[in-house]
Amino acid sequence: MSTPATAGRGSISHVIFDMDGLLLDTEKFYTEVQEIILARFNKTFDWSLKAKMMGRKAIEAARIFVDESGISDSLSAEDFLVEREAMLQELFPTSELMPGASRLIKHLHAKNIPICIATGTHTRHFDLKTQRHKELFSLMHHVVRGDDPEVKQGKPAPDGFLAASRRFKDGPVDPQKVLVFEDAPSGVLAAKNAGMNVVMVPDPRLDISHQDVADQIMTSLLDFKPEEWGLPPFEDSN
Ligand SMILES: O=P(O)(O)OC[C@H](O)CO
Ligand SMILES: [Mg+2]
Repeated sequence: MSTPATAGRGSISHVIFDMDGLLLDTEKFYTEVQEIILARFNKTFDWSLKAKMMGRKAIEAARIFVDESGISDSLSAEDFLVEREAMLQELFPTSELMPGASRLIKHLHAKNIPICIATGTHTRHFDLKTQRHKELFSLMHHVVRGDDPEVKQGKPAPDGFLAASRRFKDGPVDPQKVLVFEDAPSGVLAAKNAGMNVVMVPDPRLDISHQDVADQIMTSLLDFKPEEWGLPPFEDSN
């Protein structure tokens, strides 16, 4: 399901993908380990806290986690990252693609639409998450990660998307010709702060208020219709 077309979408020439929760089903790993850690403090991890953390650089999300859950006197943001690391390192290599991710990436690449990734995740975690999907991710023109020197501030700052735009062969690209795919509220804001168009594919557990900013909302990448954005249509009947 998608929202009705809005006026003035124009023609998209370049596409930037978020990664966690959008291309890869990795947000569930963060949720799982954060539930385990909060349970140790007899607290529960809820989706209002999840919404504030997702998409951000690790240390920025960690500060939000310990502050908002009220455990910062017992656990620092830095120690939280250490505690969750062993669990995440076991989980990340099992990362699976989100529905429609492979189909959309392969389609845009086959039609010579320049595509890339701008993720908040840092290089070491990126490598663990993508190790089973190297062939697909090799179709990206480039990848901007959270520890990139040009990403001074994580999402919702526009740094990652602006760096991604600059690195296209003919970049920087006019932001009105760029379409971003995002799952996180912070990522949608980052794309709009970069002046770009954004399709949001939110987890259904996110509060609906987070859907106000995106240009289009859909429940799955399988629902994306490229021609609505001036991109070549799928030729299969799916
Ligand atoms: O959603 P991404 O790809 O920007 O990743 C951000 C964090 O690693 C997970 O929320
Ligand atoms: Mg994401």
